[in-house]
Amino acid sequence: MPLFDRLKSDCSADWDAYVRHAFVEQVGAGTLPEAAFRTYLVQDYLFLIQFARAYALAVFKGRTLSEMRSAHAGVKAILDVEMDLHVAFCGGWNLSEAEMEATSEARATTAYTRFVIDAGLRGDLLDLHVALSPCVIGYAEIARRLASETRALDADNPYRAWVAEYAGDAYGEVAAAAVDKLDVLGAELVTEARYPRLKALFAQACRLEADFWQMGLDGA
Ligand SMILES: Cc1ncc(CO)c(N)n1
Ligand SMILES: Cc1ncsc1CCO
Repeated sequence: MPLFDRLKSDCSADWDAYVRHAFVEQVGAGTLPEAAFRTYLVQDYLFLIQFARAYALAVFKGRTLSEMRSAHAGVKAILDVEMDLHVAFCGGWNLSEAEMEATSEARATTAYTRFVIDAGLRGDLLDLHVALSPCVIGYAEIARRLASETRALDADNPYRAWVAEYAGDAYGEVAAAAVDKLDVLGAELVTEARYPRLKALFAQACRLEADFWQMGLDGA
């Protein structure tokens, strides 16, 4: 079985708790309190700064020019595209980028981002990509499901721009490339002796994603 499918299937309880978290369902329904979304989005801005560092580590750990270029595209997609969404939302609340950047990290933000960076520092490119994968692949799955099963994209949903961004083709292609990269690295590097440690990294990243949603909910 390709590595991503195997991880998702072996960690299905943690995966489902992440992609079906109450925060996500309330975004889809448009019922999430604004304070929860705001707490989440400011923290996500800080999260993305650290996640760009994690992708920069994947540039450093790339074994070929091609691996370095695709990790570099990840850094750029975060710093030059995804963060614009956060800036646009925060501008609507009269919150400047400088104020967002000056906000302290919540424990959930520090825990998740430094866990991923540490997995990559200690391990090789595969460990790093396993720890990175629930982020981009999970958000694409969440947003596509919300767009198709709920009224998330209706004009009266305050979170429709968020859902549209992550359900869009550009983000979907980034997520598909992440699945592909994991499967290719998996075919090359996974042994049965190594697999349990990869599974533990994946499961922990899913739990830290669920904690991140919870941090947002607790902010309301
Ligand atoms: C916490 C978190 N996970 C995943 C993504 C997807 O990019 C994000 N922006 N934030
Ligand atoms: C855009 C983006 N957001 C989180 S990770 C990533 C880049 C994946 O290549």
